[in-house]
Amino acid sequence: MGPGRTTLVPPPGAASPVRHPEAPAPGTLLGPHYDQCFGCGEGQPHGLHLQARAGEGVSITAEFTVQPAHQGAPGLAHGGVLASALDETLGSLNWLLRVIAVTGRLETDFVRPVPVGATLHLEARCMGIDGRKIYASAVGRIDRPDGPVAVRADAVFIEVKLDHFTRNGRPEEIKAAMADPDQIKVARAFEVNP
Ligand SMILES: CCCCCCCCCCCCCC(=O)SCCNC(=O)CCNC(=O)[C@H](O)C(C)(C)COP(=O)(O)OP(=O)(O)OC[C@H]1O[C@@H](n2cnc3c(N)ncnc32)[C@H](O)[C@@H]1OP(=O)(O)O
Repeated sequence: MGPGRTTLVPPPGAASPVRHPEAPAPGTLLGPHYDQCFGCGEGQPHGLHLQARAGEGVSITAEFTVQPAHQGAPGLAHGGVLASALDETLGSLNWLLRVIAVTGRLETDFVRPVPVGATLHLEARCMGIDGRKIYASAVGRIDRPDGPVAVRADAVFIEVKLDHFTRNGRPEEIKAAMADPDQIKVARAFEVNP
């Protein structure tokens, strides 16, 4: 770890994550948080269309099938796409904690190549919380929930307020997202208070 880098392991004294009392029941499909999200949005033809479900405690399971548009090497998933799938799965933990947080650091191990047509079965878990820092880890396995491990990641997400998006995002997309008739999606994207 170089100077100024945050460790990816919760420090001693970090709090255990607490599942929000109104978090969706384990097994519930979460659905996209934003139609245009590259990770989960239905409006992105070449997106991952990743489908995430609430797990037990503060954990998520997710699936994504590698499409021809996701290739790096011929017939194989691009590493950045696999990192996106991990990022999206990890980011979905926020909905179980009911916080808004963005990825600060994401460290990925690429263990096995993932062919086009394979389905990546992902699992993410929150490991601890220290102030605004949310520590989480994820793993992705090929074709089965207990299939061979292809990717792993450790990450720190940083809790932010809604103004992170309104100050930094483009107004047209923010307005459109807020006007989404699917109020659950709007709540997932914009809920600030637990
Ligand atoms: C519009 C629709 C809304 C959608 C909502 C749903 C979103 C879902 C999206 C899903 C998509 C999937 C998800 C995505 O892809 S999210 C997209 C990718 N991520 C980003 O774009 C984030 C860009 N970075 C920033 O905006 C700022 O740097 C942030 C907000 C992260 C921190 O800037 P801020 O000024 O606020 O921070 P601070 O200086 O007060 O520090 C606070 C604490 O945090 C620690 N720290 C800081 N930075 C880092 C770091 N990089 N690594 C590790 N630790 C870091 C720092 O040491 C300090 O700790 P301590 O000293 O307290 O111990």
